[in-house]
Amino acid sequence: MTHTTHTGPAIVTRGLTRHFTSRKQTVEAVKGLDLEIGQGELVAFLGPNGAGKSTTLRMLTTLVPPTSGTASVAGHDVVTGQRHVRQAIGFVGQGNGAGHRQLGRDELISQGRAHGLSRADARRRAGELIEDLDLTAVADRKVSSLSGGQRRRLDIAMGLVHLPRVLFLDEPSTGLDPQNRINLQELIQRLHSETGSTVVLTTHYLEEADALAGRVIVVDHGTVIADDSAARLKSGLGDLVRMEYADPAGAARAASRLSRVPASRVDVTDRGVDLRVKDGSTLVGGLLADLAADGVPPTRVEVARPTLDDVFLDLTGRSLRESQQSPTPGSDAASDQPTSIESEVAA
Ligand SMILES: Nc1ncnc2c1ncn2[C@@H]1O[C@H](COP(=O)(O)OP(=O)(O)OP(=O)(O)O)[C@@H](O)[C@H]1O
Repeated sequence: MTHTTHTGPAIVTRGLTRHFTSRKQTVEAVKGLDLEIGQGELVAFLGPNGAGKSTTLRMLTTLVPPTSGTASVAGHDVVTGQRHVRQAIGFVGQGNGAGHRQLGRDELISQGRAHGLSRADARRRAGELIEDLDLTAVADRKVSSLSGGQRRRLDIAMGLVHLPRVLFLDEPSTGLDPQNRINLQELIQRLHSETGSTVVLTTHYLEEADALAGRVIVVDHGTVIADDSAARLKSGLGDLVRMEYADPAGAARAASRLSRVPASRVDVTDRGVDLRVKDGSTLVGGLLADLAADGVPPTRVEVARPTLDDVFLDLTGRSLRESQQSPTPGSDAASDQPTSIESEVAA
């Protein structure tokens, strides 16, 4: 499939805003978003429920018009160049896109044809995606007979069939079992590296954003509150060194001593002292020696590397994990627990 060459950023928004009014109440879903996403970037939007992620994607994919501000995708304005934007993008929304009475494979082929693929290319591409998304056993059944997870995978295939230059995925993993979630991540990575497509996804899975995205944009109350690589967001926050004390007086003395550690944050807690500092796992040996020399060694120490959830908690005072419970029991959100280095300290 050929596309008109466009050399600027894949996505540009300026003061992008969307309000919704119902029953005389106005919700400011997206407030003045200024974004620039380069061609070939893989970007994850994170944020709690109602943060404005889907509304942003719906404006960028021309499904809802902005209330004010502008946005362009693949060089085309989302309002004045709607048709061109639609030709350049793939979109997998939260609802089901495939028709009910068609066979899954036919839906895919029709979608490819609608995007200008030849019949042979559409057939070949449909076959590849059916295999990649583990749909071989069900692709020749009516869409209405598929399970929720199978339909979700078919919808994802629909968004990918024409190898879009800019791919938008709104919570693509929701409703998939862990194996299919991994398959999907591999597919997104492959599409991204083989075709150089720009990929923008929203996700409730922190580990998915961490593993896939080169750039993480954290959104809350319709505005961007952080925008960087996951690694830099986490390292900027620093490690958590948690020191336990049986006696509050000891904790207070330790906190006073630790407050001298440069570029750190010290909090006295019920159990002792929390120190947030860059490279805490390297510093902890020296800190313990200092505290022992001052006569206030902790009873126990734990060093936890920061997670994206810690970053979110630090930025907003709320936990992403609490506000966005994983819908699938036993999801790999559990594997996103902090890496802890624990040691019992001799009293
Ligand atoms: N059609 C609509 N009419 C009225 N309010 C809307 C409409 N669409 C979205 N909103 C409101 O706009 C705000 C942002 O919603 P949006 O769906 O963009 O959030 P989100 O970050 O995608 O949330 P989630 O993680 O739950 O999908 C919410 O307060 C939502 O209730």
